[in-house]
Amino acid sequence: MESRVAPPARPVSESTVESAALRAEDVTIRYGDVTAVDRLSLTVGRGEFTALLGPSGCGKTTFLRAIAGLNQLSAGSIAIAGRPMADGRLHVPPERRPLNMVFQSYAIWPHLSVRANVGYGVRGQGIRGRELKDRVDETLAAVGLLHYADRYGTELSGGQQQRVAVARALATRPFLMLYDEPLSNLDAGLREQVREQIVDLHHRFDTTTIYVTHDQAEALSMADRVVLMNAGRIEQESDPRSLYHRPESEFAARFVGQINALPATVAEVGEDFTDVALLDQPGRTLRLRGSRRPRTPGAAGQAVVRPEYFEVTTGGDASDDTRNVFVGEVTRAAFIGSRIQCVVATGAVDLAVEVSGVREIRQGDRVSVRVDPARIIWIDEQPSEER
Ligand SMILES: Nc1ncnc2c1ncn2[C@@H]1O[C@H](COP(=O)(O)OP(=O)(O)OP(=O)(O)O)[C@@H](O)[C@H]1O
Repeated sequence: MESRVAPPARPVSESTVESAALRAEDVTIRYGDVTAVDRLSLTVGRGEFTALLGPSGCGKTTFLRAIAGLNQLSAGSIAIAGRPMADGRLHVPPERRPLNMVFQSYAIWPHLSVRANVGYGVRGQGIRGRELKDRVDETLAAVGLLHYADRYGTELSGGQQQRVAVARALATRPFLMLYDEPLSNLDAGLREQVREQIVDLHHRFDTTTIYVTHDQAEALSMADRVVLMNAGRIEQESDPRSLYHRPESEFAARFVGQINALPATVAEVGEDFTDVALLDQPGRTLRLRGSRRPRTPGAAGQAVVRPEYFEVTTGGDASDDTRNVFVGEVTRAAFIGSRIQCVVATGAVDLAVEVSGVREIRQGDRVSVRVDPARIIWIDEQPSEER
């Protein structure tokens, strides 16, 4: 990063009473028979970094493009900074919305210099001369490309081109920044670098950001809030930690991170605990604690345990095999540097277990794995017609 510069004035009047940056209500978008976005409602607060996360085809790009004005709504409404942008009758065109967008393809103009690329939209705002130069310099400095100002698009690497695309979008100081999988074409190292830069720019220019990705690490590491989408609807809307540690559905648990899902029924509800009986291991119960434990005897669901929730001790014989402790053999131990990803065969179930890479755990070891009752995630069985 180059020299730090003061953030500019906010582009949208502070006197606007509406506190939400974006308010989408019951948005539906259909393509023929396909309902890409299905009665989706979302409010994004000013200054928030929101990630729209979900599998391919879940409708995140379609929704983002509707916010930008590039897609028409079939039903519902969208307002930005309290101003209606789209509803049954209204459709404000993209160029009249207080936003800018960065796409997966860098889409910078190769025949123009970096400076001309970044200044393009600013000129469109009628800004010229010293102010234009200062704005472009300030934005290029923010993405660390000031000394590339006179190069042409073709003379830049992929990562640099994408940073120019980000600078070009930010140079107009949009109220709302939209990103559609902007890092997909970059290699892993660069992805991480540009990821950090985008978060930094979000704070520096005090924008509101909506960021589409199918990459959970990107969403969890960048966003204040993650909106997980599934089949055109919102599956869960949470801060990253809650989404990961407190998923509310099996879909959410599986999409974000790895899980062991153990089908069970509620056997006993105590004062501060619930015991559930595992269906695949007759006679074995798991104890759960915490506010989200189930409280209806007989209820069916899944006891979900993330691989790194297990505490692993080497050795262990059958007598250790008590409630919340499984004894088994390590049948796979994949050392990936910082972690070791193991499979522990416990007889009835194979558990995915992850330990720190400094541990001396190898294939063939006998281990006992224990899970803290407060860590176990309970997910009620969802009737299939619910969705
Ligand atoms: N222009 C279009 N015409 C017809 N169907 C479309 C069109 N654009 C998207 N769809 C369909 O709408 C659904 C949602 O697509 P969308 O691109 O929004 O998903 P996505 O979550 O962004 O996926 P990806 O990460 O693969 O881009 C999909 O079933 C897709 O096939």
